[in-house]
Amino acid sequence: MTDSALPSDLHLAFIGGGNMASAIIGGLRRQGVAAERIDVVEPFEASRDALRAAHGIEAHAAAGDFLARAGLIVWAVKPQSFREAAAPVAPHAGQALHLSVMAGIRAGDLAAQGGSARVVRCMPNTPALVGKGMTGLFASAAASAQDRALAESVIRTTGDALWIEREEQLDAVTALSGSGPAYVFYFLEAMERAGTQMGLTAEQARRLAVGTFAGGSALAADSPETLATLRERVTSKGGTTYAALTHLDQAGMQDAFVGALHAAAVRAKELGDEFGR
Ligand SMILES: NC(=O)c1ccc[n+]([C@@H]2O[C@H](COP(=O)([O-])OP(=O)(O)OC[C@H]3O[C@@H](n4cnc5c(N)ncnc54)[C@H](O)[C@@H]3O)[C@@H](O)[C@H]2O)c1
Ligand code: PRO
Repeated sequence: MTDSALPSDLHLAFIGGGNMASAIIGGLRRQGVAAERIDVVEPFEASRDALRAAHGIEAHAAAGDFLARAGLIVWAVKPQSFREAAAPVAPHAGQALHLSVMAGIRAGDLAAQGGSARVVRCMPNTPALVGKGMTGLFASAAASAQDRALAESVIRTTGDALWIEREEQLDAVTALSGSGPAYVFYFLEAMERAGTQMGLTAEQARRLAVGTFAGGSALAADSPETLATLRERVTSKGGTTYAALTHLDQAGMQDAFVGALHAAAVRAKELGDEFGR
């Protein structure tokens, strides 16, 4: 495969080489982006070794002149580490486009710290590791159509992408799809636990649960029906599903779940507010 959507002379630099950087670098490498075109700044030796072993790319302990060749800088540190990470990077960043995966950190703060107003923020999720990511993207006013296309083509190496028009909507994206895989695993854990309590092995329960999530998602993706209709088709009157959903409703499950997503969005906004202070 070739990376035809990306300019062939583009160099990319990642600031932070943890889970999310590794997922995007993996996507780029699978699409044929040469290892020589990717630099990473990652202070922890064990993480640098892991990046070299997994992707064959060059990982540096600290920022330096090599960053000047990057046309795209991807910010992939924890929001709490951004200020410390940005200070040594900004003097070398030149006119690069900045693409951030950090939760909460706003485009204005990215521009101020990174030294360029050409900022695209995005919120990926960990299924990016297997090319099944779902990412929300937001472009600042100073980002050109070409900048948007470049950011999207990088993100699309990891799965699907959706543009949003208002920056504050990224907090909702973070709550829904950014944190979302954790909710899926939480439900899968509960299904596995119930399965073993009812006499299945853990392996059997996990396979049934994971297959059901994958199948349910594929059916929802393919179907023009509402989610409520798809649910009702499983729910025979007086049957087993009805018994289960009645129990969930009596426990206030749906309201609790909706409340959980609001809590995540509030936290995403707080992270941005804390940084701006
Ligand atoms: N993990 C997720 O599900 C997920 C999803 C979407 C977005 N994000 C966002 O991605 C970002 C990274 O998350 P992650 O899960 O990859 O975290 P992580 O801890 O795996 O990676 C962060 C990396 O940054 C490195 N780092 C720390 N200080 C640094 C510095 N001064 N300079 C350069 N690198 C430094 C750390 O050593 C670490 O390897 C976060 O801002 C998070 O909000 C994460
Ligand atoms: N992981 C990050 C967090 O929990 C952002 C979305 C998923 O803060």
